[in-house]
Amino acid sequence: MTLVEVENLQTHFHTDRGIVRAVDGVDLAIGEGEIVGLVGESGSGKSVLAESMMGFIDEPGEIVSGDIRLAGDSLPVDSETQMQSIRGDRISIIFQDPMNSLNPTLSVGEQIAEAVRLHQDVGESVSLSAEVKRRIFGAVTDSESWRRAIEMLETVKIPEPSSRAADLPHQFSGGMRQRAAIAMALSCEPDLLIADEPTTALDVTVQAQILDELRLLKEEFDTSILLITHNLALVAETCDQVNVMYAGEIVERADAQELFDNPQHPYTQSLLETIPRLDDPERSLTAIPGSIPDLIDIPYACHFAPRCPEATEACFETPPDFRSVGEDHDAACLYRGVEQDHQHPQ
Ligand SMILES: Nc1ncnc2c1ncn2[C@@H]1O[C@H](COP(=O)(O)OP(=O)(O)OP(=O)(O)O)[C@@H](O)[C@H]1O
Ligand code: NI
Repeated sequence: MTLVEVENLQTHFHTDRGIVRAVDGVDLAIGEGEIVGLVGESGSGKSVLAESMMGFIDEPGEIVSGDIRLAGDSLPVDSETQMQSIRGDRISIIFQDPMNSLNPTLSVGEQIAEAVRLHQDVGESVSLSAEVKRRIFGAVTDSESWRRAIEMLETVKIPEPSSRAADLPHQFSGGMRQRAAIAMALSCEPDLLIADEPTTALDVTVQAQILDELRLLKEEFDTSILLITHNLALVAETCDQVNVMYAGEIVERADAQELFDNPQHPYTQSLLETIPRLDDPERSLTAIPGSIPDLIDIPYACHFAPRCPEATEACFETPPDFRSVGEDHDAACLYRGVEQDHQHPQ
């Protein structure tokens, strides 16, 4: 079953220089209990896509068209009040810097307990901020929500969770802080967790541990995950499906294994060239020549054409539609797959 469907989404920013088409006609599907990767170079629009799904787009940004459906219902992305309740309940996000979600002045346990209270409405939550409540009541360490917070910390493998729960975020290591942010994001038992570069700031060993953790949590909570990263090696190991994004558009999508074994779009092929390989350590790693275009007024059809080793004149003139290039594998390139026949036979 499909949990999330994004259809022809366009999110633009109206700036003094012109319209930045950060997300420009994106389709994306996330199945129930699936980890879906979204990869692409810096500036390709991955975070803006995530922010659109969270209802975080503010002036000068605007969702100008498209539909985002969660379990069949369109998200009310233009109603902040309705999106707020969806965020506390059905969609959560974690960021590269866990301090974007954590409050530096409150103990980790209290923050998670508050998220639990808001979600479950267990009757302990009055409409005061967690910070004010703490000043008035102190940490309610014998409450149901506090017990649940400790359970959540244990789930994300914080050692000695009942004592560490009283720590402030800065007393945690970087990896533990990200675990705490994950615990908080999952405390509302969301249908969808968006992880925007969750491990980029961490060292390699900790990165692997956090990704393992996400996989386990997906099983345990049956949460779908959208994993955003520019590190293709990470999605190979972690994701079921992968979407490759370039300059505001998705250019290729496939099963993770299929994408790595059989990349089709020249952009994906170039991107794969940039990751280190164990079987060929001598290979010199190069970044893709050139750089991602300014997303204002891209005057040519295929956004990758100027950097593409295979581009012809047609690539600059004819917008590439998605074509089937394998089983459940699509790429948007004029020189891949066969053109879809829109005529029905007979
Ligand atoms: N508030 C804003 N105003 C104007 N332009 C914006 C705004 N937010 C994002 N953009 C533009 O949207 C484009 C896409 O940015 P986005 O952050 O989504 O890229 P990304 O793929 O997440 O990159 P990274 O890997 O660096 O996180 C960029 O050109 C960026 O400058
Ligand atoms: Ni980003």
